[in-house]
Amino acid sequence: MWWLPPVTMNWETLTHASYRPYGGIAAGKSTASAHFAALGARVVDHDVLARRAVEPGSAGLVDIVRVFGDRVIKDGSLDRAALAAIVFNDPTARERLNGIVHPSVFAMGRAADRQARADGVDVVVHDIPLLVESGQIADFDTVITVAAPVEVRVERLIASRGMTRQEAVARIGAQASDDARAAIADVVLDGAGSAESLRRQVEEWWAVHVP
Ligand SMILES: CC(C)(COP(=O)(O)OP(=O)(O)OC[C@H]1O[C@@H](n2cnc3c(N)ncnc32)[C@H](O)[C@@H]1O)[C@@H](O)C(=O)NCCC(=O)NCCS
Ligand SMILES: Nc1ncnc2c1ncn2[C@@H]1O[C@H](COP(=O)(O)OP(=O)(O)OP(=O)(O)O)[C@@H](O)[C@H]1O
Repeated sequence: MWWLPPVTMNWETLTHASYRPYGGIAAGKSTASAHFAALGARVVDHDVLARRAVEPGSAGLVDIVRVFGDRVIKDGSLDRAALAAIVFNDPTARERLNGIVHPSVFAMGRAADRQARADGVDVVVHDIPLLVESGQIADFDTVITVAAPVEVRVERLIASRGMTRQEAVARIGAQASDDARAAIADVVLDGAGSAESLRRQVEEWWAVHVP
């Protein structure tokens, strides 16, 4: 089941609304975002921006090597598995990585939003894994969180991303809880069911809130 608390928006704000689906890893954010895109929203995927921030030749990659050393480089590119093994088992290392990557991701996110406005897009959906953690809530008109129990997410990460149970649990442990997310969300979508059920929830929400 899902619920919809009162959303205090009028048409004027809606025509320039940014919605942010937000949820823990493998809760179904990207799946929900794909449904928003099918309805006509511009989706800005912040995982994609984070990859751009550390491409070969980027200042981000230089900073990462300065902090973590050559052990996180393979064939001139970031060895993502090597870096993941470090940062999802060490909160201090993770904070240092976030300090390098997040400022440029935030800047790119804002730029993508401005570009969408310039292109005449009315609804921009920012797909961002970290919201409670990154503290950049104020930029968004509506926060939509996709929730699913930890065990469901662990099984999805094992099945779809080839993670071990330990890796999946560590990554989930690096993120805020569903309760913390729900506390700051305007809308909570249930991501524990089928992709079809999530699509229906997105469409129902859209029909009510986007004329
Ligand atoms: C550590 C890295 C190299 C691991 O790469 P990998 O290909 O395994 O994962 P990917 O980037 O596809 O992220 C998958 C998911 O992991 C989770 N995750 C990623 N980074 C973080 C983080 N710093 N803290 C908590 N969860 C995270 C998110 O749910 C994300 O959707 C990479 O995640 C990274 O550079 N993270 C720092 C940037 C970041 O915070 N990205 C998240 C959104 S801006
Ligand atoms: N309702 C669902 N039922 C079954 N599998 C699902 C469902 N939703 C998502 N999945 C699967 O779980 C995995 C993670 O889903 P998705 O990419 O939407 O999660 P996410 O919240 O965006 O994760 P991330 O934080 O990594 O971006 C994918 O392989 C997807 O196919």
